[in-house]
Amino acid sequence: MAILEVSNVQFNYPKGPQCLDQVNLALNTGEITTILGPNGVGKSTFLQLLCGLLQPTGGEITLNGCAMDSLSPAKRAQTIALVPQMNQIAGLPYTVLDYLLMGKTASMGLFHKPQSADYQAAEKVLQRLNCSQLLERSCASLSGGQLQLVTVGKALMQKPKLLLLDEPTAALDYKNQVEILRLLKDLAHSGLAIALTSHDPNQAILLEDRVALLDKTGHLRVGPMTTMISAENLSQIYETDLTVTFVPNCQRLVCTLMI
Ligand SMILES: Nc1ncnc2c1ncn2[C@@H]1O[C@H](COP(=O)(O)OP(=O)(O)OP(=O)(O)O)[C@@H](O)[C@H]1O
Repeated sequence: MAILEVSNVQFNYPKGPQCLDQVNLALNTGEITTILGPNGVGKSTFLQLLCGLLQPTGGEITLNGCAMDSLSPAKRAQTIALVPQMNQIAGLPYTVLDYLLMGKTASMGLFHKPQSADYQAAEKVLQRLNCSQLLERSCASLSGGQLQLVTVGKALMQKPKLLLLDEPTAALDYKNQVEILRLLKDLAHSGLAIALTSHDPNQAILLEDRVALLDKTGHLRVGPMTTMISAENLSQIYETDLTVTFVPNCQRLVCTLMI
């Protein structure tokens, strides 16, 4: 079932070039869509449109059948959580606990204070991300990878039905990359719709679901990973030589750069 539908969406920043051109996409419960594309093509912009932070200049985005621009920010946040790109969250003047509790804001009344269940949820979320030790730390003191994990935690605190993540593993080591990819698979299995951006086609391969390729002309092509991930498609959008081969030891495709 589609939670979010994008129909013929156009977008450009004022005086900027066309970022998205006649884009169509449905984000369905239980599915993971990995959005790939070169630097500056509009992936982060697209995620901001998907959560209503930006408005399309043409076409329509609906959330559970309602026009996105008819929904209040609180209403949107009850369904959608966005994990922003790392450069948008540096230097936060909060403790990790307070930052996590902010994830509850959309489901709290105006004069509501966090309850013990909210504190327990924060502890549980950090446990799931293997960083319980960070609870009392200041966000501004965290390493890039720690901050990225905590930011994923804040999104989980929202208990979203649709989770959008902008390069969620960009600051993470291999182990934490694997943890996050496993977490995304688990969340999709439990019924969330998920869309993420990545610069690594191998992540799309590991997630084994849908892939959306955004090219320089603003066109988005979407399909199953097995058809979208090919040397021809990827070398075309990235404008560089690469190979995509089946590796028997891993029992999967592997994308390798050529220099
Ligand atoms: N607020 C803004 N005003 C004007 N132009 C912007 C704004 N934000 C982004 N852009 C431009 O829009 C284009 C798309 O940017 P965006 O950040 O969405 O790309 P991206 O695909 O996420 O890039 P990257 O992979 O490098 O993170 C870029 O050319 C960028 O310079």
